[in-house]
Amino acid sequence: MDAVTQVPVPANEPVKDYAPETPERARLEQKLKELASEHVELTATIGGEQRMGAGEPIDVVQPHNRHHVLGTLRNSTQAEARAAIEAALAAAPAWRAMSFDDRAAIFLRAADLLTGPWRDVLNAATMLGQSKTAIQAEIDSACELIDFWRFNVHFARQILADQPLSSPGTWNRMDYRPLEGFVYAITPFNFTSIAGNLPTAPALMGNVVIWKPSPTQQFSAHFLMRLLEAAGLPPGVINMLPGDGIAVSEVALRHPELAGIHFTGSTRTFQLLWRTVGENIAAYRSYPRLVGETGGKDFVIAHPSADVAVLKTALVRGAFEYQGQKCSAASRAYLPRSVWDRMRDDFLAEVESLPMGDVTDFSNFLGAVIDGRAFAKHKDVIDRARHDDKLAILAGGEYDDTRGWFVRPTVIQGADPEHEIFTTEYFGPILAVYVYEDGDYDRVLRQAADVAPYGLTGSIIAQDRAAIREATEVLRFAAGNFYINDKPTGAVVGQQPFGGGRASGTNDKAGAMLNLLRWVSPRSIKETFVPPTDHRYPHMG
Ligand SMILES: NC(=O)c1ccc[n+]([C@@H]2O[C@H](COP(=O)([O-])OP(=O)(O)OC[C@H]3O[C@@H](n4cnc5c(N)ncnc54)[C@H](O)[C@@H]3O)[C@@H](O)[C@H]2O)c1
Ligand SMILES: N[C@@H](CCC=O)C(=O)O
Repeated sequence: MDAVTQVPVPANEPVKDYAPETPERARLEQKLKELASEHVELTATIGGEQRMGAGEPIDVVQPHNRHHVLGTLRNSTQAEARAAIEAALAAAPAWRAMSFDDRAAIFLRAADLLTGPWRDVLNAATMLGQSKTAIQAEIDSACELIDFWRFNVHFARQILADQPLSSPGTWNRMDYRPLEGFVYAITPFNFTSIAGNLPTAPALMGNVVIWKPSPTQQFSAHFLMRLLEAAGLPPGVINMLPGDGIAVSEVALRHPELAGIHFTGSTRTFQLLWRTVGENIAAYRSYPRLVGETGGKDFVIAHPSADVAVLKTALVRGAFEYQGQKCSAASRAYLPRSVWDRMRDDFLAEVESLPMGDVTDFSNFLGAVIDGRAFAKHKDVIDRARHDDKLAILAGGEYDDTRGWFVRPTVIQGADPEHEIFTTEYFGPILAVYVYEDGDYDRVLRQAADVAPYGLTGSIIAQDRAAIREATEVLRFAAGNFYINDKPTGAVVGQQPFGGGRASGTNDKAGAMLNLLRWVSPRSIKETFVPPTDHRYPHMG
Protein backbone atom coordinates (compact mmCIF):
# COMPACT_ATOMS: atom_id res chain seq x y z
CA MET A 1 0.00 0.00 0.00
CA ASP A 2 1.25 3.53 -0.81
CA ALA A 3 1.81 5.49 2.38
CA VAL A 4 1.36 9.27 2.49
CA THR A 5 4.79 10.13 3.83
CA GLN A 6 6.25 13.15 5.58
CA VAL A 7 9.56 14.36 4.21
CA PRO A 8 12.32 15.35 6.66
CA VAL A 9 11.82 18.86 8.05
CA PRO A 10 14.61 20.97 6.51
CA ALA A 11 16.91 23.26 8.47
CA ASN A 12 19.61 25.51 7.01
CA GLU A 13 23.01 23.88 6.87
CA PRO A 14 25.34 25.49 9.47
CA VAL A 15 28.22 27.46 7.92
CA LYS A 16 31.71 26.26 8.88
CA ASP A 17 34.17 29.11 9.40
CA TYR A 18 37.51 27.49 8.45
CA ALA A 19 39.35 29.33 11.24
CA PRO A 20 43.06 28.44 11.70
CA GLU A 21 43.70 25.06 13.41
CA THR A 22 40.17 23.74 12.78
CA PRO A 23 39.83 20.21 11.36
CA GLU A 24 37.67 21.49 8.48
CA ARG A 25 40.45 23.92 7.52
CA ALA A 26 43.03 21.12 7.45
CA ARG A 27 40.78 18.91 5.33
CA LEU A 28 40.00 21.69 2.87
CA GLU A 29 43.68 22.62 2.52
CA GLN A 30 44.50 19.00 1.76
CA LYS A 31 41.75 18.80 -0.90
CA LEU A 32 42.92 22.06 -2.50
CA LYS A 33 46.39 20.54 -2.90
CA GLU A 34 45.00 17.33 -4.37
CA LEU A 35 42.72 19.00 -6.92
CA ALA A 36 45.32 21.57 -7.93
CA SER A 37 47.81 18.81 -8.70
CA GLU A 38 45.49 17.04 -11.16
CA HIS A 39 44.50 17.75 -14.74
CA VAL A 40 40.90 16.68 -15.11
CA GLU A 41 39.22 15.64 -18.35
CA LEU A 42 36.05 17.71 -18.09
CA THR A 43 33.73 15.33 -19.85
CA ALA A 44 30.16 15.61 -21.08
CA THR A 45 27.67 13.25 -19.42
CA ILE A 46 25.12 11.80 -21.84
CA GLY A 47 22.80 8.97 -20.83
CA GLY A 48 25.01 8.28 -17.81
CA GLU A 49 28.18 7.96 -19.89
CA GLN A 50 31.09 10.33 -19.59
CA ARG A 51 32.57 11.29 -22.94
CA MET A 52 35.09 13.79 -24.19
CA GLY A 53 33.23 15.72 -26.86
CA ALA A 54 34.28 16.41 -30.43
CA GLY A 55 34.33 20.23 -30.27
CA GLU A 56 37.33 22.48 -29.78
CA PRO A 57 39.18 22.22 -26.45
CA ILE A 58 38.81 24.91 -23.77
CA ASP A 59 41.18 25.00 -20.79
CA VAL A 60 39.70 25.78 -17.40
CA VAL A 61 42.21 27.69 -15.28
CA GLN A 62 42.51 29.18 -11.81
CA PRO A 63 41.49 32.85 -12.25
CA HIS A 64 43.97 33.93 -9.52
CA ASN A 65 46.73 31.85 -11.08
CA ARG A 66 45.70 31.93 -14.71
CA HIS A 67 48.56 29.90 -16.12
CA HIS A 68 47.56 26.91 -13.99
CA VAL A 69 45.20 24.68 -15.99
CA LEU A 70 42.82 22.62 -13.85
CA GLY A 71 41.26 20.68 -16.67
CA THR A 72 40.13 20.74 -20.26
CA LEU A 73 36.62 20.57 -21.69
CA ARG A 74 35.49 20.27 -25.25
CA ASN A 75 32.79 22.50 -26.65
CA SER A 76 29.67 20.40 -27.15
CA THR A 77 28.58 19.92 -30.74
CA GLN A 78 25.13 19.71 -32.33
CA ALA A 79 25.51 15.91 -32.60
CA GLU A 80 26.20 15.69 -28.85
CA ALA A 81 23.22 17.93 -28.14
CA ARG A 82 20.98 15.63 -30.20
CA ALA A 83 22.36 12.56 -28.40
CA ALA A 84 21.76 14.19 -25.01
CA ILE A 85 18.16 15.08 -25.87
CA GLU A 86 17.54 11.52 -27.10
CA ALA A 87 19.02 10.15 -23.86
CA ALA A 88 16.84 12.48 -21.81
CA LEU A 89 13.67 11.59 -23.67
CA ALA A 90 14.49 7.87 -23.34
CA ALA A 91 14.93 8.24 -19.58
CA ALA A 92 11.72 10.25 -19.14
CA PRO A 93 9.06 7.49 -18.84
CA ALA A 94 10.84 5.60 -16.03
CA TRP A 95 11.80 8.81 -14.21
CA ARG A 96 8.29 10.26 -14.18
CA ALA A 97 6.87 6.85 -13.20
CA MET A 98 9.16 6.72 -10.17
CA SER A 99 7.40 7.74 -6.96
CA PHE A 100 8.04 11.21 -5.62
CA ASP A 101 9.59 9.69 -2.49
CA ASP A 102 12.14 7.78 -4.54
CA ARG A 103 13.10 10.85 -6.55
CA ALA A 104 13.24 12.95 -3.39
CA ALA A 105 15.46 10.39 -1.66
CA ILE A 106 18.10 10.81 -4.38
CA PHE A 107 18.37 14.56 -3.79
CA LEU A 108 18.21 14.19 0.00
CA ARG A 109 21.04 11.69 -0.27
CA ALA A 110 22.97 14.14 -2.47
CA ALA A 111 22.50 16.78 0.25
CA ASP A 112 23.80 14.42 2.92
CA LEU A 113 26.78 13.40 0.80
CA LEU A 114 27.54 17.09 0.37
CA THR A 115 27.41 17.78 4.10
CA GLY A 116 30.00 15.06 4.58
CA PRO A 117 32.45 13.45 2.18
CA TRP A 118 31.77 15.71 -0.83
CA ARG A 119 31.91 19.05 1.00
CA ASP A 120 35.65 19.50 0.63
CA VAL A 121 35.61 18.39 -3.00
CA LEU A 122 32.95 20.89 -4.05
CA ASN A 123 34.37 23.72 -1.93
CA ALA A 124 37.93 23.17 -3.15
CA ALA A 125 36.81 22.92 -6.78
CA THR A 126 34.81 26.15 -6.42
CA MET A 127 37.73 27.95 -4.77
CA LEU A 128 40.19 26.90 -7.46
CA GLY A 129 37.98 27.16 -10.53
CA GLN A 130 35.93 30.24 -9.63
CA SER A 131 38.39 32.04 -7.31
CA LYS A 132 36.18 32.03 -4.22
CA THR A 133 37.63 32.38 -0.73
CA ALA A 134 36.89 29.52 1.68
CA ILE A 135 33.92 31.28 3.27
CA GLN A 136 32.46 32.31 -0.09
CA ALA A 137 32.76 28.72 -1.34
CA GLU A 138 31.28 27.34 1.89
CA ILE A 139 28.13 29.52 1.74
CA ASP A 140 27.68 28.61 -1.93
CA SER A 141 28.85 25.15 -2.98
CA ALA A 142 28.18 23.58 0.41
CA CYS A 143 25.45 25.34 2.42
CA GLU A 144 23.26 26.90 -0.27
CA LEU A 145 23.27 23.80 -2.43
CA ILE A 146 22.50 21.52 0.53
CA ASP A 147 19.66 23.89 1.42
CA PHE A 148 18.33 23.94 -2.15
CA TRP A 149 18.12 20.15 -2.21
CA ARG A 150 16.52 19.78 1.23
CA PHE A 151 14.08 22.70 0.99
CA ASN A 152 13.02 21.82 -2.56
CA VAL A 153 11.93 18.38 -1.35
CA HIS A 154 9.95 19.99 1.48
CA PHE A 155 8.27 22.52 -0.84
CA ALA A 156 7.55 19.91 -3.51
CA ARG A 157 5.79 17.80 -0.89
CA GLN A 158 3.59 20.77 -0.01
CA ILE A 159 2.70 21.22 -3.68
CA LEU A 160 1.69 17.55 -4.00
CA ALA A 161 -0.39 17.83 -0.83
CA ASP A 162 -2.33 20.81 -2.20
CA GLN A 163 -5.51 19.10 -3.41
CA PRO A 164 -8.90 20.49 -4.47
CA LEU A 165 -12.20 20.28 -2.56
CA SER A 166 -14.67 17.53 -3.39
CA SER A 167 -18.44 17.95 -3.16
CA PRO A 168 -20.61 14.99 -2.05
CA GLY A 169 -20.58 12.14 -4.54
CA THR A 170 -17.32 13.20 -6.20
CA TRP A 171 -13.61 12.95 -5.59
CA ASN A 172 -11.42 15.67 -7.13
CA ARG A 173 -7.71 15.23 -7.36
CA MET A 174 -4.75 17.15 -8.76
CA ASP A 175 -2.16 15.15 -10.66
CA TYR A 176 1.08 17.18 -10.68
CA ARG A 177 2.51 15.94 -13.97
CA PRO A 178 6.01 16.85 -15.11
CA LEU A 179 6.24 18.84 -18.34
CA GLU A 180 6.17 16.89 -21.61
CA GLY A 181 9.62 16.94 -23.18
CA PHE A 182 12.90 18.14 -21.65
CA VAL A 183 14.00 21.16 -19.63
CA TYR A 184 17.08 23.07 -20.77
CA ALA A 185 19.04 24.32 -17.72
CA ILE A 186 21.72 26.93 -18.46
CA THR A 187 23.81 28.04 -15.51
CA PRO A 188 26.21 30.91 -14.69
CA PHE A 189 29.82 30.87 -13.53
CA ASN A 190 29.36 32.57 -10.21
CA PHE A 191 27.42 30.15 -8.00
CA THR A 192 28.00 26.39 -7.85
CA SER A 193 24.73 26.15 -5.91
CA ILE A 194 22.79 27.73 -8.78
CA ALA A 195 24.51 25.31 -11.18
CA GLY A 196 23.30 22.48 -8.92
CA ASN A 197 19.80 23.82 -8.38
CA LEU A 198 18.77 24.68 -11.93
CA PRO A 199 18.91 21.13 -13.34
CA THR A 200 17.80 19.37 -10.14
CA ALA A 201 14.69 21.43 -9.30
CA PRO A 202 12.90 20.39 -12.52
CA ALA A 203 14.27 16.84 -12.14
CA LEU A 204 12.80 16.54 -8.64
CA MET A 205 9.39 17.36 -10.14
CA GLY A 206 9.80 14.46 -12.59
CA ASN A 207 11.36 16.23 -15.58
CA VAL A 208 14.41 15.22 -17.60
CA VAL A 209 17.09 17.82 -18.22
CA ILE A 210 19.83 19.01 -20.54
CA TRP A 211 22.28 20.96 -18.36
CA LYS A 212 24.71 23.42 -19.91
CA PRO A 213 27.08 24.83 -17.25
CA SER A 214 29.26 27.88 -17.78
CA PRO A 215 32.74 26.94 -19.11
CA THR A 216 34.33 28.88 -16.23
CA GLN A 217 32.33 26.85 -13.69
CA GLN A 218 32.96 23.52 -15.42
CA PHE A 219 35.57 22.36 -12.91
CA SER A 220 33.09 22.32 -10.00
CA ALA A 221 30.24 21.28 -12.35
CA HIS A 222 32.24 18.15 -13.19
CA PHE A 223 32.37 17.09 -9.53
CA LEU A 224 28.75 18.08 -9.00
CA MET A 225 27.69 15.65 -11.72
CA ARG A 226 29.75 12.89 -10.07
CA LEU A 227 28.07 13.68 -6.73
CA LEU A 228 24.60 13.33 -8.27
CA GLU A 229 25.61 9.97 -9.74
CA ALA A 230 26.91 8.86 -6.34
CA ALA A 231 23.53 9.83 -4.88
CA GLY A 232 21.81 7.44 -7.30
CA LEU A 233 20.58 9.70 -10.09
CA PRO A 234 19.61 7.35 -12.95
CA PRO A 235 21.38 7.73 -16.32
CA GLY A 236 19.79 10.18 -18.74
CA VAL A 237 17.78 12.18 -16.20
CA ILE A 238 20.32 15.03 -16.21
CA ASN A 239 22.67 15.20 -19.17
CA MET A 240 25.55 17.63 -18.89
CA LEU A 241 26.96 19.34 -21.99
CA PRO A 242 30.06 21.51 -21.39
CA GLY A 243 31.06 24.52 -23.49
CA ASP A 244 29.70 27.82 -24.70
CA GLY A 245 26.24 26.45 -25.47
CA ILE A 246 25.98 27.89 -28.97
CA ALA A 247 25.66 24.53 -30.75
CA VAL A 248 23.52 23.10 -27.95
CA SER A 249 21.06 25.99 -28.30
CA GLU A 250 20.92 25.57 -32.06
CA VAL A 251 19.50 22.10 -31.44
CA ALA A 252 17.65 22.47 -28.13
CA LEU A 253 15.83 25.74 -28.85
CA ARG A 254 14.45 24.39 -32.10
CA HIS A 255 13.46 21.00 -30.73
CA PRO A 256 9.69 20.28 -30.60
CA GLU A 257 10.12 18.67 -27.16
CA LEU A 258 11.63 21.77 -25.51
CA ALA A 259 9.39 22.07 -22.45
CA GLY A 260 11.18 24.77 -20.49
CA ILE A 261 14.31 26.81 -19.95
CA HIS A 262 15.75 27.23 -16.46
CA PHE A 263 18.31 29.98 -16.82
CA THR A 264 20.49 32.14 -14.63
CA GLY A 265 22.98 34.53 -16.19
CA SER A 266 23.04 37.87 -17.93
CA THR A 267 19.97 39.76 -19.11
CA ARG A 268 21.38 39.81 -22.64
CA THR A 269 21.68 36.00 -22.86
CA PHE A 270 18.20 35.46 -21.43
CA GLN A 271 16.70 37.89 -23.92
CA LEU A 272 18.45 36.02 -26.74
CA LEU A 273 17.02 32.70 -25.52
CA TRP A 274 13.52 34.19 -25.12
CA ARG A 275 13.66 35.78 -28.60
CA THR A 276 14.73 32.47 -30.17
CA VAL A 277 11.88 30.63 -28.44
CA GLY A 278 9.48 33.31 -29.68
CA GLU A 279 10.71 32.87 -33.25
CA ASN A 280 10.13 29.10 -33.01
CA ILE A 281 6.93 29.19 -31.01
CA ALA A 282 4.84 27.25 -33.54
CA ALA A 283 7.36 24.39 -33.58
CA TYR A 284 6.89 23.19 -30.00
CA ARG A 285 4.53 20.56 -28.66
CA SER A 286 3.82 22.78 -25.60
CA TYR A 287 4.51 26.40 -24.72
CA PRO A 288 7.97 26.25 -23.12
CA ARG A 289 8.17 27.56 -19.56
CA LEU A 290 10.75 30.34 -19.47
CA VAL A 291 12.34 30.94 -16.07
CA GLY A 292 15.31 33.28 -15.93
CA GLU A 293 17.10 35.11 -13.14
CA THR A 294 19.42 37.71 -14.60
CA GLY A 295 21.41 40.86 -13.91
CA GLY A 296 21.15 43.64 -11.38
CA LYS A 297 22.32 47.13 -10.47
CA ASP A 298 21.82 46.67 -6.78
CA PHE A 299 21.67 49.62 -4.43
CA VAL A 300 22.43 50.65 -0.88
CA ILE A 301 20.60 53.81 0.19
CA ALA A 302 21.52 55.40 3.49
CA HIS A 303 19.33 57.87 5.40
CA PRO A 304 20.88 60.62 7.58
CA SER A 305 19.91 58.47 10.60
CA ALA A 306 22.08 55.55 9.39
CA ASP A 307 24.47 53.81 11.78
CA VAL A 308 27.85 54.42 10.13
CA ALA A 309 29.40 51.09 11.20
CA VAL A 310 26.42 49.16 9.81
CA LEU A 311 26.60 51.11 6.57
CA LYS A 312 30.35 50.63 6.07
CA THR A 313 30.09 46.89 6.67
CA ALA A 314 27.11 46.56 4.32
CA LEU A 315 29.07 48.39 1.63
CA VAL A 316 32.37 46.54 2.01
CA ARG A 317 30.79 43.10 2.21
CA GLY A 318 27.92 43.85 -0.16
CA ALA A 319 30.07 45.37 -2.90
CA PHE A 320 33.34 43.47 -2.71
CA GLU A 321 32.82 39.93 -1.43
CA TYR A 322 33.51 37.53 -4.30
CA GLN A 323 34.94 40.48 -6.22
CA GLY A 324 31.46 41.97 -6.70
CA GLN A 325 30.52 39.02 -8.91
CA LYS A 326 27.21 38.28 -7.20
CA CYS A 327 24.09 39.31 -9.04
CA SER A 328 23.07 40.76 -5.67
CA ALA A 329 26.28 42.78 -5.15
CA ALA A 330 25.90 46.45 -4.19
CA SER A 331 27.13 48.43 -7.17
CA ARG A 332 25.58 51.83 -6.41
CA ALA A 333 25.32 53.65 -3.09
CA TYR A 334 23.40 56.81 -2.21
CA LEU A 335 24.87 58.47 0.87
CA PRO A 336 23.75 61.64 2.71
CA ARG A 337 26.49 64.25 3.03
CA SER A 338 26.45 64.29 6.86
CA VAL A 339 27.00 60.51 6.97
CA TRP A 340 29.55 60.56 4.15
CA ASP A 341 31.59 63.23 5.91
CA ARG A 342 31.76 61.02 9.02
CA MET A 343 32.63 57.77 7.23
CA ARG A 344 34.58 58.76 4.10
CA ASP A 345 38.17 58.41 5.30
CA ASP A 346 37.64 55.24 7.33
CA PHE A 347 35.59 53.61 4.62
CA LEU A 348 38.06 54.34 1.85
CA ALA A 349 40.97 53.19 4.03
CA GLU A 350 39.12 49.98 4.77
CA VAL A 351 38.54 49.36 1.05
CA GLU A 352 42.19 50.06 0.26
CA SER A 353 43.28 47.60 2.93
CA LEU A 354 41.22 44.62 1.77
CA PRO A 355 43.66 41.74 1.18
CA MET A 356 43.41 40.32 -2.35
CA GLY A 357 45.27 37.41 -3.91
CA ASP A 358 45.39 33.64 -4.29
CA VAL A 359 42.32 32.22 -2.54
CA THR A 360 44.28 29.23 -1.23
CA ASP A 361 45.92 31.79 1.09
CA PHE A 362 43.11 31.97 3.66
CA SER A 363 44.07 35.48 4.80
CA ASN A 364 42.69 37.02 1.59
CA PHE A 365 39.28 38.70 1.45
CA LEU A 366 39.13 38.72 -2.37
CA GLY A 367 40.39 36.61 -5.25
CA ALA A 368 40.56 37.37 -8.97
CA VAL A 369 37.73 38.13 -11.39
CA ILE A 370 36.60 35.19 -13.42
CA ASP A 371 38.38 35.57 -16.77
CA GLY A 372 40.18 37.80 -19.24
CA ARG A 373 36.91 39.10 -20.66
CA ALA A 374 35.70 40.28 -17.24
CA PHE A 375 39.14 41.77 -16.50
CA ALA A 376 39.10 43.74 -19.79
CA LYS A 377 35.59 45.03 -19.05
CA HIS A 378 36.51 46.28 -15.58
CA LYS A 379 39.77 47.77 -16.83
CA ASP A 380 37.81 49.68 -19.47
CA VAL A 381 35.31 51.01 -16.90
CA ILE A 382 38.17 52.20 -14.66
CA ASP A 383 40.12 53.73 -17.55
CA ARG A 384 37.07 55.60 -18.78
CA ALA A 385 36.28 56.80 -15.25
CA ARG A 386 39.78 58.24 -14.97
CA HIS A 387 39.12 60.48 -17.97
CA ASP A 388 35.53 61.40 -17.12
CA ASP A 389 35.24 64.75 -15.36
CA LYS A 390 31.90 63.74 -13.82
CA LEU A 391 33.60 60.86 -11.97
CA ALA A 392 36.34 60.61 -9.33
CA ILE A 393 38.07 57.36 -8.37
CA LEU A 394 38.32 57.50 -4.58
CA ALA A 395 39.75 54.03 -3.86
CA GLY A 396 41.24 51.20 -5.89
CA GLY A 397 41.40 51.73 -9.62
CA GLU A 398 44.39 49.40 -10.06
CA TYR A 399 44.41 46.18 -12.03
CA ASP A 400 47.04 43.60 -12.93
CA ASP A 401 46.67 40.40 -14.94
CA THR A 402 50.26 39.23 -14.78
CA ARG A 403 49.52 36.23 -12.57
CA GLY A 404 45.74 36.29 -12.30
CA TRP A 405 42.90 38.59 -13.30
CA PHE A 406 43.13 40.95 -10.35
CA VAL A 407 41.11 44.15 -10.07
CA ARG A 408 41.38 46.16 -6.85
CA PRO A 409 38.09 46.98 -5.11
CA THR A 410 37.23 50.36 -6.55
CA VAL A 411 35.02 53.19 -5.31
CA ILE A 412 33.99 55.83 -7.85
CA GLN A 413 32.07 58.95 -6.88
CA GLY A 414 29.68 60.34 -9.49
CA ALA A 415 28.06 63.77 -9.55
CA ASP A 416 25.30 62.85 -12.01
CA PRO A 417 22.94 60.14 -10.68
CA GLU A 418 21.88 59.30 -14.24
CA HIS A 419 25.45 58.53 -15.33
CA GLU A 420 25.89 54.98 -16.71
CA ILE A 421 27.94 54.14 -13.62
CA PHE A 422 24.60 54.15 -11.72
CA THR A 423 22.66 52.17 -14.33
CA THR A 424 24.97 49.60 -15.98
CA GLU A 425 25.85 46.22 -14.49
CA TYR A 426 29.63 45.70 -14.61
CA PHE A 427 29.64 42.58 -12.44
CA GLY A 428 32.94 43.32 -10.75
CA PRO A 429 34.45 45.04 -7.70
CA ILE A 430 33.31 48.54 -8.67
CA LEU A 431 31.03 50.59 -6.42
CA ALA A 432 29.49 53.87 -7.63
CA VAL A 433 28.74 56.44 -4.91
CA TYR A 434 26.37 59.39 -5.11
CA VAL A 435 26.50 61.85 -2.23
CA TYR A 436 23.29 63.82 -1.67
CA GLU A 437 22.28 66.73 0.55
CA ASP A 438 20.54 65.42 3.67
CA GLY A 439 17.27 67.18 2.83
CA ASP A 440 17.04 65.35 -0.53
CA TYR A 441 16.23 61.88 0.82
CA ASP A 442 12.76 61.72 -0.80
CA ARG A 443 14.04 62.86 -4.18
CA VAL A 444 16.96 60.40 -4.08
CA LEU A 445 14.70 57.46 -3.21
CA ARG A 446 12.47 58.22 -6.18
CA GLN A 447 15.36 58.73 -8.57
CA ALA A 448 17.17 55.56 -7.47
CA ALA A 449 13.96 53.51 -7.72
CA ASP A 450 13.68 53.83 -11.48
CA VAL A 451 17.00 54.99 -12.93
CA ALA A 452 18.33 51.48 -13.68
CA PRO A 453 16.40 48.92 -15.72
CA TYR A 454 16.83 46.21 -13.06
CA GLY A 455 14.90 45.16 -9.96
CA LEU A 456 16.98 42.58 -8.13
CA THR A 457 18.32 43.57 -4.68
CA GLY A 458 18.68 46.68 -2.57
CA SER A 459 19.17 47.88 1.00
CA ILE A 460 18.03 50.77 3.12
CA ILE A 461 20.28 51.71 6.02
CA ALA A 462 18.43 53.91 8.53
CA GLN A 463 17.40 54.07 12.16
CA ASP A 464 14.47 56.41 11.60
CA ARG A 465 11.37 54.20 11.26
CA ALA A 466 9.49 56.66 9.05
CA ALA A 467 12.45 56.72 6.64
CA ILE A 468 12.47 52.91 6.51
CA ARG A 469 8.71 52.89 5.88
CA GLU A 470 9.02 55.42 3.07
CA ALA A 471 11.88 53.52 1.40
CA THR A 472 9.95 50.25 1.61
CA GLU A 473 7.03 51.86 -0.26
CA VAL A 474 8.95 53.92 -2.82
CA LEU A 475 11.33 51.06 -3.68
CA ARG A 476 8.59 48.41 -3.84
CA PHE A 477 9.30 47.42 -7.46
CA ALA A 478 13.00 48.32 -7.43
CA ALA A 479 14.11 45.07 -5.76
CA GLY A 480 12.78 41.51 -5.48
CA ASN A 481 15.00 41.09 -2.40
CA PHE A 482 14.90 44.14 -0.14
CA TYR A 483 17.04 44.48 2.98
CA ILE A 484 16.68 46.79 5.97
CA ASN A 485 19.94 47.54 7.80
CA ASP A 486 21.84 44.75 6.07
CA LYS A 487 23.89 44.15 2.93
CA PRO A 488 21.92 43.27 -0.21
CA THR A 489 23.72 39.93 -0.70
CA GLY A 490 23.62 36.56 1.03
CA ALA A 491 20.00 35.41 0.70
CA VAL A 492 19.39 32.16 2.56
CA VAL A 493 17.20 29.40 1.09
CA GLY A 494 13.91 29.11 2.96
CA GLN A 495 14.45 32.52 4.59
CA GLN A 496 14.80 35.08 1.79
CA PRO A 497 13.57 33.40 -1.42
CA PHE A 498 15.69 34.94 -4.16
CA GLY A 499 14.91 36.67 -7.46
CA GLY A 500 13.97 39.97 -9.04
CA GLY A 501 11.69 41.52 -11.62
CA ARG A 502 12.06 44.08 -14.40
CA ALA A 503 15.24 43.31 -16.43
CA SER A 504 16.45 41.10 -13.55
CA GLY A 505 14.28 38.17 -14.49
CA THR A 506 10.99 36.37 -14.17
CA ASN A 507 11.25 36.47 -10.34
CA ASP A 508 10.30 32.83 -9.85
CA LYS A 509 12.28 32.68 -6.59
CA ALA A 510 14.92 29.94 -6.65
CA GLY A 511 14.61 27.42 -3.85
CA ALA A 512 10.95 28.21 -3.22
CA MET A 513 7.61 26.63 -4.02
CA LEU A 514 7.01 29.34 -6.64
CA ASN A 515 9.91 28.01 -8.68
CA LEU A 516 8.92 24.36 -8.43
CA LEU A 517 5.40 25.20 -9.64
CA ARG A 518 6.92 26.20 -12.99
CA TRP A 519 8.07 22.60 -13.54
CA VAL A 520 4.67 20.92 -13.27
CA SER A 521 1.69 20.79 -15.58
CA PRO A 522 -1.22 19.95 -13.28
CA ARG A 523 -4.06 17.69 -14.40
CA SER A 524 -7.44 18.01 -12.64
CA ILE A 525 -9.18 14.69 -12.19
CA LYS A 526 -12.87 14.49 -11.24
CA GLU A 527 -14.37 11.13 -10.36
CA THR A 528 -18.16 10.83 -9.95
CA PHE A 529 -19.20 7.86 -7.81
CA VAL A 530 -22.83 7.56 -8.88
CA PRO A 531 -23.08 9.35 -12.23
CA PRO A 532 -26.44 10.62 -13.59
CA THR A 533 -28.19 8.34 -16.06
CA ASP A 534 -30.86 10.73 -17.40
CA HIS A 535 -30.03 13.95 -19.28
CA ARG A 536 -33.32 15.75 -18.27
CA TYR A 537 -33.36 18.42 -15.49
CA PRO A 538 -36.27 18.71 -12.97
CA HIS A 539 -37.36 22.15 -14.31
CA MET A 540 -38.16 20.47 -17.63
CA GLY A 541 -41.19 18.82 -15.96
N1 LIG B 1 19.45 36.91 -10.70
C1 LIG B 1 20.16 35.87 -10.29
O1 LIG B 1 19.73 35.04 -9.48
C2 LIG B 1 21.56 35.70 -10.81
C3 LIG B 1 22.42 34.81 -10.18
C4 LIG B 1 23.71 34.64 -10.69
C5 LIG B 1 24.14 35.39 -11.77
N2 LIG B 1 23.28 36.27 -12.34
C6 LIG B 1 23.71 37.09 -13.48
O2 LIG B 1 24.54 36.32 -14.32
C7 LIG B 1 25.48 37.14 -14.99
C8 LIG B 1 26.86 36.57 -14.81
O3 LIG B 1 26.90 35.24 -15.20
P1 LIG B 1 27.53 34.80 -16.59
O4 LIG B 1 28.66 35.71 -16.94
O5 LIG B 1 27.79 33.34 -16.48
O6 LIG B 1 26.31 35.11 -17.58
P2 LIG B 1 26.19 34.78 -19.15
O7 LIG B 1 24.86 35.25 -19.60
O8 LIG B 1 27.38 35.23 -19.88
O9 LIG B 1 26.24 33.19 -19.18
C9 LIG B 1 25.27 32.42 -18.50
C10 LIG B 1 25.22 31.06 -19.15
O10 LIG B 1 24.65 31.19 -20.43
C11 LIG B 1 25.48 30.49 -21.34
N3 LIG B 1 25.20 30.97 -22.68
C12 LIG B 1 25.51 32.14 -23.27
N4 LIG B 1 25.02 32.17 -24.52
C13 LIG B 1 24.37 30.99 -24.73
C14 LIG B 1 23.65 30.41 -25.79
N5 LIG B 1 23.48 31.02 -26.96
N6 LIG B 1 23.12 29.19 -25.62
C15 LIG B 1 23.28 28.51 -24.45
N7 LIG B 1 23.96 29.01 -23.43
C16 LIG B 1 24.49 30.24 -23.55
C17 LIG B 1 26.86 30.69 -20.80
O11 LIG B 1 27.79 29.79 -21.36
C18 LIG B 1 26.58 30.41 -19.34
O12 LIG B 1 26.48 29.04 -19.11
C19 LIG B 1 25.34 38.52 -14.36
O13 LIG B 1 24.58 39.33 -15.21
C20 LIG B 1 24.59 38.22 -13.06
O14 LIG B 1 23.86 39.31 -12.57
C21 LIG B 1 22.01 36.43 -11.89
N1 LIG C 1 21.63 34.45 -3.91
C1 LIG C 1 22.86 35.16 -3.89
C2 LIG C 1 23.18 35.79 -5.22
C3 LIG C 1 23.10 34.91 -6.41
C4 LIG C 1 23.58 35.63 -7.60
O1 LIG C 1 24.70 35.72 -7.97
C5 LIG C 1 22.82 36.27 -2.86
O2 LIG C 1 21.77 36.52 -2.28
O3 LIG C 1 23.84 36.90 -2.64
